[in-house]
Amino acid sequence: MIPTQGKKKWMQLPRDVVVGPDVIYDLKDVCNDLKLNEGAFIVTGHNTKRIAGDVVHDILNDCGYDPSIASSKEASMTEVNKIVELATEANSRYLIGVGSGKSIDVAKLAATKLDLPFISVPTAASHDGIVSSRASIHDKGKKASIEVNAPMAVVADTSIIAKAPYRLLAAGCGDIISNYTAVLDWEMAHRLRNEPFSEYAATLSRMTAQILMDSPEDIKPELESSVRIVVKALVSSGVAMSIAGSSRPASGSEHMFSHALDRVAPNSALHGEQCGVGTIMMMYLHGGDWKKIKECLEIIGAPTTASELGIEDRYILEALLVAHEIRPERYTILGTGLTPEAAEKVARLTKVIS
Ligand SMILES: NC(=O)C1=CN([C@@H]2O[C@H](COP(=O)(O)OP(=O)(O)OC[C@H]3O[C@@H](n4cnc5c(N)ncnc54)[C@H](OP(=O)(O)O)[C@@H]3O)[C@@H](O)[C@H]2O)C=CC1
Ligand SMILES: O=C(CO)COP(=O)(O)O
Ligand SMILES: [Zn+2]
Repeated sequence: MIPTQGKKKWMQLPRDVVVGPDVIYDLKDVCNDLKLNEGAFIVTGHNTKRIAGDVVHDILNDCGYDPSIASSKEASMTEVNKIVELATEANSRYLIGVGSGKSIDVAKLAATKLDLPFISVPTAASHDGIVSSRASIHDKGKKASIEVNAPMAVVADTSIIAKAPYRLLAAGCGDIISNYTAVLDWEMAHRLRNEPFSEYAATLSRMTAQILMDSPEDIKPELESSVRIVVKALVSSGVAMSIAGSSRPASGSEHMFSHALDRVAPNSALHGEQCGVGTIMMMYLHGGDWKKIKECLEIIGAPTTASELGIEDRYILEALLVAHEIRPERYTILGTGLTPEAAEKVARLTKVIS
């Protein structure tokens, strides 16, 4: 059993959020603040191990905390169970996820299963899972968004994140901008289906997207100040999800489109990139200013078309047709599904396909 059950109405937020250049070296102070010392288990990725995983290992080793480290290659239940086993064998007392979305999600769910504290150390600002109380994990051919314990702390070193490929930062912007349509969908479900709605979570989520939309030209490659803007936005988006107790404020029809693309396209793009393109099309369906969304993503340098995503047009259409089936309980502008004609119209009119 996952120990979040019975905590449905709890708002879990991180205690320490540390953002700035070289803050990875503050990790030992964060551990001390949380009364965590020996028994760290670090979950990292294959690329991110040498970028930050080994650094975290050495910092804790120098403190005499005797940390363990393992790399995970995908966000799957098999990987989660492997980490649970290894951390149990190592008598670990807390887990640290160091890397991208996948490593953080694997560590987050493993920590929840073990009922151990979790610290998030992102190496890229590519998604708002760096702080959320959710983990997106593949199991039996499907991806599920699972409720987990929120990180006890987030340590986001902007010097490391600024050196990550710019594509990852632009993807993070797509994940933030998608809050617009997620909130529109949520409001609609509240009106049409009487779904519980949190004004605070929705307002925080919308405002986070608005700040980015107001000055997309502030987001530039290799600029520490750009990274700081995006990381803070990702943190507040994650907090909105924690306030809501679901991913509703940050995941609507545009995320269902992205999850559908992950299923149908042989080579999917980054999560945030797909969500950004989904937002353009879902905003069109909502009758909103989709051109502004597209323009903002273009200024940032995030993909706005199928070819920029590296995905063939036919998979965009296929994903649009099945997106409503991804999460039937989550009512969105996609309703009970688009007709093939409507799917083609939205994709062509918004110039996502040519
Ligand atoms: N839990 C939640 O609330 C949320 C979860 N998600 C999930 O997160 C995942 C997407 O995460 P995302 O980070 O976009 O993509 P990935 O986890 O697929 O990571 C993309 C790649 O970036 C690499 N990378 C990360 N940091 C650096 C760096 N500093 N320098 C060089 N390479 C780097 C990773 O290396 P490596 O191989 O080492 O990992 C990986 O190969 C999806 O599974 C999505 O569903 C998304 C939003 C919210
Ligand atoms: O990606 C997310 C928010 O940005 C999490 O949403 P899901 O619940 O759709 O996995
Ligand atoms: Zn997302």
